[in-house]
Amino acid sequence: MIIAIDGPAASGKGTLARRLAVRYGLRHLDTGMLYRAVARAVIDAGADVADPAARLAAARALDVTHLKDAASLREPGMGEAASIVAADPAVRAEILAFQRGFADQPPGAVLDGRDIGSVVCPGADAKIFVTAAPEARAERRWRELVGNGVAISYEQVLDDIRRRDDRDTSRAVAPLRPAADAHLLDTTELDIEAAFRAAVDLISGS
Ligand SMILES: Nc1ncnc2c1ncn2[C@@H]1O[C@H](COP(=O)(O)OP(=O)(O)O)[C@@H](O)[C@H]1O
Ligand SMILES: Nc1ccn([C@@H]2O[C@H](COP(=O)(O)OP(=O)(O)O)[C@@H](O)[C@H]2O)c(=O)n1
Repeated sequence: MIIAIDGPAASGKGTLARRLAVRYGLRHLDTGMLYRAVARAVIDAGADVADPAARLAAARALDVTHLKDAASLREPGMGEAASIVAADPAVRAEILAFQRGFADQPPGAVLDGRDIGSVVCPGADAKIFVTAAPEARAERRWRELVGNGVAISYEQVLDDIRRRDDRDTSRAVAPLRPAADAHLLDTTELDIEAAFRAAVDLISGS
């Protein structure tokens, strides 16, 4: 079974995907971490994420076994850098096979990202596109960051989310948009538990 969870920044995709993976006994892949890791590698090499050669080299050299330890990938600024490298078709092509290979291993997986239902796993058994108002998403991400000791204002987080939403929806390759057969799940008024229950209901009916 393959479950595709897509949606904009801080909509709750990862939280939902992790819980669904436990519920259905599947593995989980947070595909945003792949783009964050590519961006981190470019920066650590002293290069610029705007440099196509540097980001392609980083995508080719990506070591997926280190993703889980990388709390630094969640730092503010890395989301923005990730969305710049993610707009590059060559970078996306480089990590597509890994994502598909992950999804295809038995017993299947839950993948969350921007293009799982539309590009990575178009044949997924269930597809959910998670949304929430930008202000609700910014509030959630801001609380998360402050809880982790990061000094950042709500306005900065909202700006980052809006900028990334714009870049992710307007890029030429694999833009952020629901697959034609995706269920839409607006979590603006739902807490984590209610969003999970709604997702299970949608998957049961898929
Ligand atoms: N339905 C919800 N209601 C309130 N907070 C939520 C909800 N879903 C997720 N969160 C919280 O919002 C933050 C962002 O969630 P996350 O799953 O990381 O989003 P994404 O993977 O889409 O970026 C986390 O701190 C998470 O605990
Ligand atoms: N499948 C994916 C996942 C992430 N991304 C890019 O990677 C960036 C970071 O993704 P993320 O899922 O870690 O970000 P959050 O939603 O957790 O803030 C996004 O803004 C996208 O530009 C993508 O293009 N395709």
